[in-house]
Amino acid sequence: MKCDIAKKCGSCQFINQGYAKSLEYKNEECKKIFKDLKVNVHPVSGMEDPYYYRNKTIIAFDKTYNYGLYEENSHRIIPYKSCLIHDQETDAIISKIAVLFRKYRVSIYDPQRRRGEIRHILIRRAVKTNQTLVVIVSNEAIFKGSKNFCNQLVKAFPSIKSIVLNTNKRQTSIVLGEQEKVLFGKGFIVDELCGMTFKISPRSFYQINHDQCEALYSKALSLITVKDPKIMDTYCGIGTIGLIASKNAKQVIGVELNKDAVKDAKLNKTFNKVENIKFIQGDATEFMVEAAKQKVDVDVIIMDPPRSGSTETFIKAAVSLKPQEIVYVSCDPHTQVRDLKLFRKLGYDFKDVYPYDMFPFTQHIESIVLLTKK
Ligand SMILES: C[S@@+](CC[C@H](N)C(=O)[O-])C[C@H]1O[C@@H](n2cnc3c(N)ncnc32)[C@H](O)[C@@H]1O
Repeated sequence: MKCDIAKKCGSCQFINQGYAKSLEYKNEECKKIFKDLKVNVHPVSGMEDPYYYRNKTIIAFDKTYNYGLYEENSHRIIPYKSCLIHDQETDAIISKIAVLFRKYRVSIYDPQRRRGEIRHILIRRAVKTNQTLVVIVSNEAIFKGSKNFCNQLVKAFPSIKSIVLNTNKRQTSIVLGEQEKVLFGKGFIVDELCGMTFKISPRSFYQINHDQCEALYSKALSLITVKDPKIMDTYCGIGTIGLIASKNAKQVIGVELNKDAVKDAKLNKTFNKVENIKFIQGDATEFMVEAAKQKVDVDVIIMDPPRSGSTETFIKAAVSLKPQEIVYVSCDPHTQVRDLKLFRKLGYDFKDVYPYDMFPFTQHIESIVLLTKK
């Protein structure tokens, strides 16, 4: 399969070179990135079918209702009809939205003149349950004719369980604003992951590759050897890893900065009838410093920070709690290596790196490392 816009779009560097080449590149990269640490770098765990995996897509329209992806690091729209990594239902829905926008002459936002309404469409898919969430990002808090629009869209695509109008008036590259109005459904969708149920709302973090996420979480949790541990799930998002881990744990505390994600995490606790977990909204470093002050008893720390990695203060505080094991899941191995070096200096060792291909055909790599107290 070939992509005609690969060069212009810039998202998937390896889409036209084939999956084997893509994995070969990632294997070589991992060897280079982790070289100094002298660890056993396992082969990148890839997908059997690496296409159409992305469950979250953001697109923009121009005033003639052409739509597309943004060129990397710019606001130039690269038109496309179907993408080889997007979930296929997503692209079919976007094409229908374009037809409806044209039919109803919906006002499109012009970033130069800062006028008009629709800025982006964000689509999230729960692939296991076949549910779709459509988020219309607008410069205005009212979407005229929304009832008609929603009725026609949902009629054409019954997988759509909710449509949300998100208002973003800011001049920023951040896609979503703070204000939301539910136009149809409940404002969220529900997916299944590792046998549990998760609520996904427009602004919460949710891993974009469902099947690889299941493989990644299963591996990460299988590395824990402590029996019936007290776990901290730091940078926990909507609570996915912690809730899955709770089945084999005495107790779990999840910490996450994003307020919406924490709300979802709490609902996910209820959905899944889990008693032994609690979620705290706040900065992971501040949480860990406070836990260190209070000498909180913890056996295992799971950490899954954003690309920027964790902080020196977090790591020092975490080490002072003397957990027997730390499971470090990372979406940027460069910052993971930086953090691992500090952990090693402070008395934690590790032997293996397990890379996962969460983002086939792109240059991104996800990796798991188990650290144990020396
Ligand atoms: C890579 S995601 C992992 C989320 C979750 N573990 C999962 O697998 O879905 C990183 C998460 O860290 C959160 N985050 C970013 N900075 C943070 C901070 N300073 N303190 C706590 N959480 C933070 C983000 O909102 C995001 O949910």
